[in-house]
Amino acid sequence: MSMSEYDVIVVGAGIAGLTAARLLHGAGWRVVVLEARDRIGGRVVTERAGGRVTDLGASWVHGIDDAPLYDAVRGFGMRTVEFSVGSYQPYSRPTAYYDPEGRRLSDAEVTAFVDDLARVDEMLTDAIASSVSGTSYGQAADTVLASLDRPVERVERVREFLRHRTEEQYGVWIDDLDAHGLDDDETIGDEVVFPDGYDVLAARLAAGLDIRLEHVVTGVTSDTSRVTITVGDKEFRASTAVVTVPVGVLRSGTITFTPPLPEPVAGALNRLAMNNFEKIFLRFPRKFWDDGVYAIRRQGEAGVWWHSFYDLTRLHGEPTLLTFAAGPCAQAIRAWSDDEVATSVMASLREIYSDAIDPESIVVTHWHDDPFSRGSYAYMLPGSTTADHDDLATPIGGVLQLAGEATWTDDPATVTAALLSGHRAAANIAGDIDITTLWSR
Ligand SMILES: Cc1cc2nc3c(=O)[nH]c(=O)nc-3n(C[C@H](O)[C@H](O)[C@H](O)COP(=O)(O)OP(=O)(O)OC[C@H]3O[C@@H](n4cnc5c(N)ncnc54)[C@H](O)[C@@H]3O)c2cc1C
Repeated sequence: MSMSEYDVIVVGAGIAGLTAARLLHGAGWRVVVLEARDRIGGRVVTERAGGRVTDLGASWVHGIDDAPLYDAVRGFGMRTVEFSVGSYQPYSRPTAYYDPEGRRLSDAEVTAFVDDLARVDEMLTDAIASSVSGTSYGQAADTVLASLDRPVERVERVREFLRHRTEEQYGVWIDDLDAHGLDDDETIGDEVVFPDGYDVLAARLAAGLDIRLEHVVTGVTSDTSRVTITVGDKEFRASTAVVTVPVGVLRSGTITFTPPLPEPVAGALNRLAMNNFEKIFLRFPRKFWDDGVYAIRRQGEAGVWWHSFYDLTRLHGEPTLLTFAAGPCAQAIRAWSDDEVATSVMASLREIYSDAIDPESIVVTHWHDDPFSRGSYAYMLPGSTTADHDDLATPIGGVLQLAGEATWTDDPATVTAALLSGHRAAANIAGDIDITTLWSR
């Protein structure tokens, strides 16, 4: 067995791992990053087949006032395009709403709908704050909707919207998410996407680091003074380690921790789970949908699966729609071919656009079947608390800590959370460490 010694071992070359490694490397520590895949970036990955730029994982910065992520984006000189619908907010967005019969809502109808939602969101905030542990978001929503003084049809439209928002934000059926699971979904400022690909961020963070690709970690052994990480027949030793693999990998048991993860880390891990959330990109020879809108949303039964379409044409000038398969829909289509997915999506689109033409290409992601993510991001099972996120990052024995999107309470499931958790891990090791050195040195 070969053995190498470092100051710090970082497991995982996603945004959390790269951030921690870059900050520590910049502060003079000997750092190695062990990454299972043959690429860096983790859930930030861009496909460039045929010269087309397609972000298969994260797309959005959810608010440009969201420092430090947007500061990093600007610091690294990344080009952005404004696209303010990633967080599924109904307010003030150029969105075309279609009713259950496929008729576009009038401006007055949209205003009434958005007002209903605003009222329900207010009521939900209070209902969730006073809910007992174990209440699901669906149960809290049902309670509020039962007391909403509106005609049945309008109540149903709001119910659908809450279900769809839960799916698009957390990739999970509304009854499977804890009532607090959407506590932090507000965006701050405009949202942006990346015409040159989000993976530029990972590449910039990785510059100059010692990263070992195709190093699948299977064991993490720690005592009070050092950590040993096992990769096949190799051992890597260090005085401290940061493990940034997704919750899905931690829960799968494919990495053996010796001794086992203690409380409160283990308990928090049991109350979080990986979601089902896949992206579907459809490229067309020409546009057949509404001009001047960012999103198209479908109400009623026909929109149970394919309820939201995002017009990405403004990114590259090529007519492109993005839709999501989330929660039960994502589970159901796992075994489908791309053609079957395209047929199902187009059947729904044709109920609003009878002249819709077939796409010339389709890209469908498969995050749930990826052994190094096992889903797209973590969500809170009923009974969890928001503190479970931070608890997951509780330092273990002074030599080991977890980081990654799921370990950050304020805005989990995002690139921001990954970045900030990487910074916290580095600061736990090196003391006060200025996050702006990520892009300024
Ligand atoms: C489809 C999708 C859409 C999303 N949309 C957005 C969005 O628009 N905006 C946003 O802010 N966020 C979005 N996210 C979430 C965002 O991508 C993640 O929160 C963030 O990238 C997670 O970074 P991380 O470093 O915590 O984890 P990861 O990126 O998963 O990094 C962990 C790394 O660990 C590696 N690893 C796993 N197992 C092992 C092992 N055994 N040994 C060694 N290495 C291992 C993995 O390969 C990976 O590289 C989206 C995610 C997905 C999947």
